Amino acid sequence: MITLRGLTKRFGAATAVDNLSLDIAPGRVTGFLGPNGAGKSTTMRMILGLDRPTAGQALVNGRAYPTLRHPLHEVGALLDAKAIHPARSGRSHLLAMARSNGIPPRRVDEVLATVGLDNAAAGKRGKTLSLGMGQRLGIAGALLGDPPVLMFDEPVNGLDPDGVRWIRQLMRSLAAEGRTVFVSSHLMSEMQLTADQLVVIGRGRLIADAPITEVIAASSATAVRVRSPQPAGLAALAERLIARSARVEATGDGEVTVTGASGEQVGDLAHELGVRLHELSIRSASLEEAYLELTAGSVEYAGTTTSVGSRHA
Ligand SMILES: Nc1ncnc2c1ncn2[C@@H]1O[C@H](COP(=O)(O)OP(=O)(O)OP(=O)(O)O)[C@@H](O)[C@H]1O
Repeated sequence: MITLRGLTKRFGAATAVDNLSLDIAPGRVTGFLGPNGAGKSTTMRMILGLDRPTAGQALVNGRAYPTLRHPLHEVGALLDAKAIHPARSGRSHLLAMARSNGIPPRRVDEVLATVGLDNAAAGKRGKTLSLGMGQRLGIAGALLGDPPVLMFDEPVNGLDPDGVRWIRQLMRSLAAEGRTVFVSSHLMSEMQLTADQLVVIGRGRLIADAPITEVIAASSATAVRVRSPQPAGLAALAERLIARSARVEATGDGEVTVTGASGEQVGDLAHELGVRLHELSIRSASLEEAYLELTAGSVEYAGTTTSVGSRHA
């Protein structure tokens, strides 16, 4: 369990993390999303005791990181996969970590096997490791102390599709073992497949902390299409939905499109009013659509889209 209470970090006049309070629970993958500069890395660094909060607390299993007696057994993290000495092999890097934390050397072989690094790969020097191998090695380091809490900052950055899928399966299995898995990423399609819960921040502030299904359902791009052969019944249904703050748009003959209400809510209401339906179909937003809507006011640098060549058309 990771607990944040009023967590705040200022760098001079700039507030990178602004009064964050939330619990990151075990047994599920929590995705940590936000535009560039939103404060994700700074939050993770404070959880790991690498940055001191200006105010508030970041607790791992109820304790501040600097007070943990055996930190590697409490929390493992992949923040920067390139944090390995260029002249050292992956195996000796892990052995040094194990030795200084009282972890038996055989555990190094176990985690190397878990991340799929064979003897040849584990014997390569840091500077000759490919990006994918570096990520796997970083994850091996995070798993070394068999901790109940794991944090990964952009773990799939630059990985090939096999590597991306492997990381997804690893996160899911770590959560299924009952661990807390907290992972940041800008890849929405990947997060949609990996995360159960989402924490979204913008300009250091909490924007959303909810199950991924709720975040997607709340998007205006999630819509329910309803068709009925009974115009009066459809109008009555629309009226009731509008009274419940849903938006209803006529999109065809005897057809409306509803946003701001779930398919279940629309179906139940139609049943209650005795309205016959010929269609009730749901168009689910993608996580990307939901995310862009949530963070629209929080991006640091918003570009404009112009089609190339249009000026000379
Ligand atoms: N050591 C530092 N000194 C000054 N400002 C910093 C420092 N570290 C981070 N910041 C600032 O704090 C803000 C949050 O940065 P952070 O790296 O935590 O964001 P992020 O959400 O991880 O971004 P990204 O998605 O681009 O990695 C940014 O405005 C950044 O410039």
